[in-house]
Amino acid sequence: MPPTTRVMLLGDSGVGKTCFLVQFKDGAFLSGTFIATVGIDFRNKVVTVDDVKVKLQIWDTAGQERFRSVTHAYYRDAQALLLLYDITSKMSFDNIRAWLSEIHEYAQKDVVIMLLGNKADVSSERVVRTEDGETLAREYGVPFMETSAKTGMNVELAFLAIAKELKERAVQQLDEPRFQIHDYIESQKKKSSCCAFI
Ligand SMILES: Nc1nc2c(ncn2[C@@H]2O[C@H](COP(=O)(O)OP(=O)(O)OP(=O)(O)O)[C@@H](O)[C@H]2O)c(=O)[nH]1
Repeated sequence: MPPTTRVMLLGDSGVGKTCFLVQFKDGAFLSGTFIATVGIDFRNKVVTVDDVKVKLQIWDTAGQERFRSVTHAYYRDAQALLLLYDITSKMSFDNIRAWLSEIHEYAQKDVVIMLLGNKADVSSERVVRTEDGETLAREYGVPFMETSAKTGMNVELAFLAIAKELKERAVQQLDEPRFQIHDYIESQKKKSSCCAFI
């Protein structure tokens, strides 16, 4: 049995957490009516990191405020957190600071956090600039990229970067240079500006 890594998806209701997970798990996009997650749900997927299999147990949380007390209880069991906002919603971006303080309060001190600006495919409705995401991420010292649960852009990369970071941490020798998740992401990610989306 491969070791299990617990990853949690966080962010406002409607930013695309469930779609992000479904895209990663099944390679499909849930379009149509938006059904808000109730409480919390999880799915498993085994990924291979440098020839080692790692089981990701991914917890999809409800973004709605009324479920907050349910989801808080799960924070401390997570080794990694993917924090999403929607590039077409200024409010979801402005709420990232509040999410980061909740994380600070409830999660493990050494949890791996990644900030994701989702729905990068809908460029016509963009209200949050890529630079704004980058600046906020830099302020908090977390890696950042824009993603699309619809096209799949950077979805797998987000999970693989987390798995790689955790694996490197586990095997790291004190005298070795640390794995740089930022550099890894920069070298792998696809920038939304480079591509036309259908
Ligand atoms: N265009 C586009 N639409 C998306 C994307 N991701 C999600 N959506 C749409 O956004 C809506 C909300 O997606 P969900 O994945 O259900 O949102 P959520 O964050 O899980 O919401 P809660 O469960 O309430 O926390 C749905 O109508 C999706 O089809 C994306 O990357 N691009």
